[in-house]
Amino acid sequence: MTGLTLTALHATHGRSPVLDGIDLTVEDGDLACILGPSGCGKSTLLRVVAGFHPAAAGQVVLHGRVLDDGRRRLPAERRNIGLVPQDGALFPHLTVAANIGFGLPRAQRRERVGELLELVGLGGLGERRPHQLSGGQQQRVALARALAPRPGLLLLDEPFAALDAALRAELRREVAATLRQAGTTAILVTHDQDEALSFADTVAVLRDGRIAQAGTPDTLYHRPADASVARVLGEANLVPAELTGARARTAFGTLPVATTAPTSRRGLALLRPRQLRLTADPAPGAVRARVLGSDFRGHDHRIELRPEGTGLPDTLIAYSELPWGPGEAYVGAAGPVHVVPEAAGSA
Ligand SMILES: Nc1ncnc2c1ncn2[C@@H]1O[C@H](COP(=O)(O)OP(=O)(O)OP(=O)(O)O)[C@@H](O)[C@H]1O
Repeated sequence: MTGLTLTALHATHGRSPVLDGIDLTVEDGDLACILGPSGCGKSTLLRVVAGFHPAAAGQVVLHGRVLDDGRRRLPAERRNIGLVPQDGALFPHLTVAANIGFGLPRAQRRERVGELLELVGLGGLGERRPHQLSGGQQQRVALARALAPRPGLLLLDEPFAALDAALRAELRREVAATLRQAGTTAILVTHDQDEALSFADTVAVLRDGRIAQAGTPDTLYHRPADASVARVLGEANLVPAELTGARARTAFGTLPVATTAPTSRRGLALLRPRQLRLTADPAPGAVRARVLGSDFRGHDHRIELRPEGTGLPDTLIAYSELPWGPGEAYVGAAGPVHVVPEAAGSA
């Protein structure tokens, strides 16, 4: 069953258009993620769905019920939608249990709060106040509070942004598991591609008020529709290519083509940094390059290179198990590659 459907959705702030024809479907029980840079309209999109901002045109439909069609809007409190804001926004003077049970009918409160404390792994901490919890624990309370009335849809607005990297990764895994266990349909907005890829069943890239591409994390990472989506999902080397059947002729030689976004005879071959190989000596298909920098990241080194000759971008990024000092190296590429159009969206 379809959970949420947005059709040709438009929204403005004053006279400025912010959402410019959003089409998106989130299946019931799915975890979806809206990914895009700061200011692209992610929060506005959540606010329109939640009922805190009007649609200018188009439709928001949840479980078959029209919530907003640009003329008539169902009030936010009647939408059965939960929201977890960036900062948790807990009531500081209430206990954890009282925060979670805040909007619940008295008769159900004790039992439901107990269930939720267990669900989010905070059993035994119900009598604490928010300031006696860590940042991650506070966000779990915010999640439990939003889940308490069993919302038909849960919206998460960058809920891990204030946490440090390790805790962020741990908490997003926990939250995804909790939502799956509860069978909740949810939309997370974030500008962090790792978060989107690891959290969601469906990722939608928001660009200039429209969905540039929506699909599984695997599809978006390996088969982006264009160069800009390729870059939003992770570091990308985009190398001019001439296509002949299932082969792409590039400065690295001829590489097998796995898939192509709709494109003509010429395109850009997507080479993720792990597809580039560095050697100290010349190798077939390898291009001479200058090592500009090498960053140790624990599991590997991120190497920035300036290739010589023509037909390649100014800078290439490779991930290597070995460190490379400044100086010369040879870079080769391993296919198969995905090819995107070279014109629109390739900036
Ligand atoms: N209340 C407002 N009045 C006027 N313009 C606004 C208002 N709120 C947001 N905007 C503008 O609308 C656009 C989208 O803002 P929005 O907050 O939805 O983006 P976002 O993708 O959530 O950004 P961030 O990741 O920084 O939170 C931005 O250009 C912003 O300046």
